[in-house]
Amino acid sequence: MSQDLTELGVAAIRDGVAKGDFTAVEVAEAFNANVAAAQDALNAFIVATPEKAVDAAKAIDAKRAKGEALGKMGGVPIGMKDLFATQGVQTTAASHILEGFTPEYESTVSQKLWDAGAGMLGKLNLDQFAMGSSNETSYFGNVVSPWKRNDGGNASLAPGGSSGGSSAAVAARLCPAATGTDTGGSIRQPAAFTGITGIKPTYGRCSRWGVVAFASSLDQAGPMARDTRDCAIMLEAMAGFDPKDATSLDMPVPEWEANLSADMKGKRVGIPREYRMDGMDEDVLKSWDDGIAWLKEAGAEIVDISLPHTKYALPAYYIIAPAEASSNLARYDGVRYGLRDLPDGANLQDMYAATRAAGFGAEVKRRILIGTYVLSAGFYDAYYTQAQKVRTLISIDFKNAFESCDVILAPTAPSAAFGLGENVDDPLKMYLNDVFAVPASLAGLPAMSVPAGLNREGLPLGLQVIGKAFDEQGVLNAGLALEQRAGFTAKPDKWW
Ligand SMILES: NC(=O)C[C@H](N)C(=O)O
Repeated sequence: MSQDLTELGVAAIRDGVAKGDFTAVEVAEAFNANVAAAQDALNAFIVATPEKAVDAAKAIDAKRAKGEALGKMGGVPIGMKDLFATQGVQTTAASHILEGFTPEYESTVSQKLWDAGAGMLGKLNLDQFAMGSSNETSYFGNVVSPWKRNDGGNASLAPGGSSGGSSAAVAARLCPAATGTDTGGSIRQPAAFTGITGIKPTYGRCSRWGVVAFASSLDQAGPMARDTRDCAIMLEAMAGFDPKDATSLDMPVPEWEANLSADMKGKRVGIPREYRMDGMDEDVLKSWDDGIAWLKEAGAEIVDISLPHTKYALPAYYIIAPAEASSNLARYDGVRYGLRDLPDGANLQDMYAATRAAGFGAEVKRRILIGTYVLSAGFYDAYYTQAQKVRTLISIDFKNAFESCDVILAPTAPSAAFGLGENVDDPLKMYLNDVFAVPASLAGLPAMSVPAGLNREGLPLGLQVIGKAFDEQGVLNAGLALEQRAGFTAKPDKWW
């Protein structure tokens, strides 16, 4: 066969399978081969499930033969972040404490994707319990970005995080799309680092049922794919009300794909002046200016806006997220899941302590300690209550800003991908990477990262579009307008 099927995205595969240009099994086999060939070098998957991808594809081909509808994702094999519970397939959250845990149930989002005709290529690596911005906190080893700097060196770069397996796998053509989750940037920042597209929908759009919980008031699933259209298709398949998640939005899922439009006439794009920070990376600034020019060209009016509490977003996030994590992660006690460390002569308390000491990585322990501290009597008001008040102020900032604009344009991250090992020993530096991502998370707003171009080192930079609650369409449309003008076609040179 002359065509390399792994160069195709979601829409092209779905349409090609439906038309009979190729079979779903051919597609699954082509991606399975790429997954296997890249595993040693990139470490993007924790577990590959090639037989699952082929089985799902066979079912699609059989449906086609009978003339039945194939579904929104019919014939599209995807990667599943290993934070989604998958029935009968190990689900670890990239932690030692969940190693060997095989769920009896399927997460709502993954089930919806299988129901829409997708198949599973495997479970993707991530930062442990989704805590990190580089995928270096995984118990199963870091993911290596498929990208290299153009300086002739061979430095290994971070794929971003926490959805670093997802971003690397999509960029390296190991899957046409993958699921991600975003608590404070975990879809957008890795998408920006690897030249792909990812959207975090409005909080509540995608069910959190069966997604390993990190910070429940912030966690939100979303698609990571090659382009805006592919994200729109996949998000339609993932989203929808779920009575099993008390925070699920009881709203119909819009037809985002059918309503895509890159025409920005009559739309106002807000540029938050507080995001123009001192000492900002020049290439990041330039790509932001390019984005402004592109949206203007697409017909938008550009307006200056203010989000005055921006500088408090990061400290508030790093109080609220650890506080919720300390509570959510209390359930890993050596009794109910995965690992159990039972030293000789130990009592129950010793077993809890030994299991948790052995099972959690350093970053997870750091967050549990911070979270427990900020929730403890005497500190609760000073930290947790204060952070919640800041969160409200940030939501009000956005509400006010959206009186004068329809969407907001900003960089996704303050830099391009950094080197593996560069930030891992400096948690504050690592946390600073989320500076542009966390405000939308705290406010529960839809936000997307679109590849904008390459910096001087030949590495991708992302532009972020933030929208009003429930207005994923506005976000996707602005994303499409940017994408059409950015014309980003770069992909990593294959070295693996
Ligand atoms: N989970 C996320 O959204 C990533 C963020 N960098 C964090 O470590 O919390």
